[in-house]
Amino acid sequence: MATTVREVLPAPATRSRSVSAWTLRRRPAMEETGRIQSEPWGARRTPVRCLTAALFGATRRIHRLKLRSSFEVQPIEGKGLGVVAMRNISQGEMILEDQPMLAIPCKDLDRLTDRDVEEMVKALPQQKQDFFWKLFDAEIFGDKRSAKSRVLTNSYPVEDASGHECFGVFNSIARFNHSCVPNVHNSWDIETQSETLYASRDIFEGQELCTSYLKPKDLYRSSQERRQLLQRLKFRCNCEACSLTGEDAVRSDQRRKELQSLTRQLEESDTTVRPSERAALLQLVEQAIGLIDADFRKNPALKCRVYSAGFELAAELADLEMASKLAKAALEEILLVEGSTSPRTMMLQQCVDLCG
Ligand SMILES: C[S@@+](CC[C@H](N)C(=O)[O-])C[C@H]1O[C@@H](n2cnc3c(N)ncnc32)[C@H](O)[C@@H]1O
Repeated sequence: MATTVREVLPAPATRSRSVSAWTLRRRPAMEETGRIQSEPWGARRTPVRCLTAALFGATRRIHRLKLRSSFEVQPIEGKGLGVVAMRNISQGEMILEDQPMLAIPCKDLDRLTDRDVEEMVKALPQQKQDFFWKLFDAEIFGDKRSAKSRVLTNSYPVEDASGHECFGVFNSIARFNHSCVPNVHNSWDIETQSETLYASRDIFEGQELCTSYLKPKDLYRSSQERRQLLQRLKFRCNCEACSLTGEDAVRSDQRRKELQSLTRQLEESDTTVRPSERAALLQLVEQAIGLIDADFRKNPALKCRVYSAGFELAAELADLEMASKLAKAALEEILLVEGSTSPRTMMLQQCVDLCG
């Protein structure tokens, strides 16, 4: 039976609406325009606004200059090409910000032929076409290379400006390999229509930079279950967690199973085991954070999820003090890996402000 797109890559939670455009409506990147971007919402530019925009543009340029020297694409044993740190990178440093060269609505890829996708690629500027055809192809639909398979091999979930979920193909980001203990966090900003990558822990010169191709809840599965999920992308993961053996492998699986159960208790409103009082909630949150520190080496995005779920529960328990503490903790973590302007950061900032 032919593999369908949905079977291959789990699409993000569905919010289907009709689709009119294949490529994202997006602001031109600064490298393309060679000048500071104007404010997308077209606000009137007072002198203060002009100065802010100029400073914003200048800091982004400096950021980009610094980013250029932080990594390099190199061959990695057993993984094809990959991305390697060229200097020490601190936790919370932005590694990359990029806009997709192609974004194909998830719900449409199944019915598109290879020829359709090839036509979409042909519509890109020549340089981007060349990038696309140089990307790795995992031959997801059998033993042949194809444009669709290339999209699935390399894409990250993004949303176009109208909120349609798409497979986003990025030139630079496509070279990052997967790890079940990722040291890089990627996130999509619908406002700026760009993907940002931040270091989720300190990374040393020479180490490989890896994102996670799995959803957070799937990272909490056992190594065997993760292997099955990744097999759909036609590779056997040889990351540090999947390469563990003996007692270490058993312990890692146990920790992830426990995390799975704890996050269910925190996140699923219909479970009967949801903590119903402050002490139980606190214990659950602390346990989950300890396990993340142990098995994911302090992954801030996963910790933010735990604190956020705890915040929601504290609000349900009408415990304002606890809600405030947990919202602050969630904000602190997400600031590290998504910066101050991501939608999630801004939402959490509002929660913190609300709690006072
Ligand atoms: C998006 S590409 C990543 C870049 C790719 N290695 C290249 O050469 O361009 C995804 C492919 O990289 C390889 N890969 C990524 N993560 C891996 C891992 N943890 N273990 C083994 N292979 C991996 C697999 O072949 C996978 O299909």
